[in-house]
Amino acid sequence: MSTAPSRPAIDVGALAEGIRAGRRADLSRAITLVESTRVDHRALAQELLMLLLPESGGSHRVGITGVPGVGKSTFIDALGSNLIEQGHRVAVLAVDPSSTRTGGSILGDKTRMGRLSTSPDAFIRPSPTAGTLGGVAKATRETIVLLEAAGYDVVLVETVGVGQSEVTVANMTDIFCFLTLSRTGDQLQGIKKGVLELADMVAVNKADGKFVIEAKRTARELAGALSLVHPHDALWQPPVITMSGREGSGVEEFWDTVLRHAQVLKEAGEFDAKRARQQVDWTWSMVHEQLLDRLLHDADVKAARGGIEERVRQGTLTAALASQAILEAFDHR
Ligand SMILES: Nc1nc2c(ncn2[C@@H]2O[C@H](COP(=O)(O)OP(=O)(O)OP(=O)(O)O)[C@@H](O)[C@H]2O)c(=O)[nH]1
Repeated sequence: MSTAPSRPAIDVGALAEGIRAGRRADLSRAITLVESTRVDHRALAQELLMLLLPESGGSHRVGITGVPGVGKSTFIDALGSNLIEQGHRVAVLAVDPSSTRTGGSILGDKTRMGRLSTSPDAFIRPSPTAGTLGGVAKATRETIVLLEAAGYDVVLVETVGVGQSEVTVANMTDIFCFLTLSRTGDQLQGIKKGVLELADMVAVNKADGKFVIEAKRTARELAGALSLVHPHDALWQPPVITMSGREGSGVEEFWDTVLRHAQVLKEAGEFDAKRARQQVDWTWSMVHEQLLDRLLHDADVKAARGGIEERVRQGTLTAALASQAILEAFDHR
């Protein structure tokens, strides 16, 4: 029997120290650890997170979504560079469920964030490329803890609107920002209602050159659409701004809006409450996921499912009774 080559043991305490001291190599190793699906790594990752949890929470967590080509990379580069000039430390993460299928990451591509990628005060990490959206989300949430413990006070999480990725990112950030382009009324209808419900702010990007007037008109139309999906008595009415990541105009207004949003929520006691709710919701979503995983891998369920599914296919058993039979097989282990 061959034995596996021995790997250098991971010293969780030393890793935590390295992160606190701002050592990038340790931070990268720790992120790789929380991304790992190996059982022993998972246990070590949780140990590390428990050590660092008390030092987390100190960042602005900003979600940014928009279709490919809307200019996210250019904008994040501009915003991040401005914030670093003001003395902030900025991290960029990506949640890209498509990368789990293609194995290649579209988001968080450093080459398109030229200024940020060379700054010692920025940390850019592309989307994890293995696992389900749930797995990617878990790794990203845990990475936020690591980044905050390492002293990053701005965490930008970008995503494209694929599947549930927008909801996922909205559920791990303090403010969720939707980037869009100038569109005519008809194209405006094509914007998913769901994303307008999630958005705390909308930014019409590429408002430069000949697009300025059109962008302003789009912004007005979007403001109208938003007022329909958000209750008037809500604490926060999502504003619509115009900006140009390329020229840098509107980038300050974007950040001012992030700060104003945080202020409004804090004054109403909602800021920490929202984060706490997100943690509890996340806890339960992991329970759901793991329960389903256990059920699907359960030997009794595996043995019973073929016959049950066949009866459903043949129309001799209702779906409701079939689901009961599957759960009974699981319960009677
Ligand atoms: N006119 C104008 N063009 C821009 C602006 N921002 C980005 N672009 C151009 O739009 C294209 C896409 O920009 P990216 O920043 O790479 O877009 P992206 O949304 O990050 O793309 P994905 O990462 O694939 O989603 C590039 O050709 C940019 O040069 C802007 O503010 N104004």
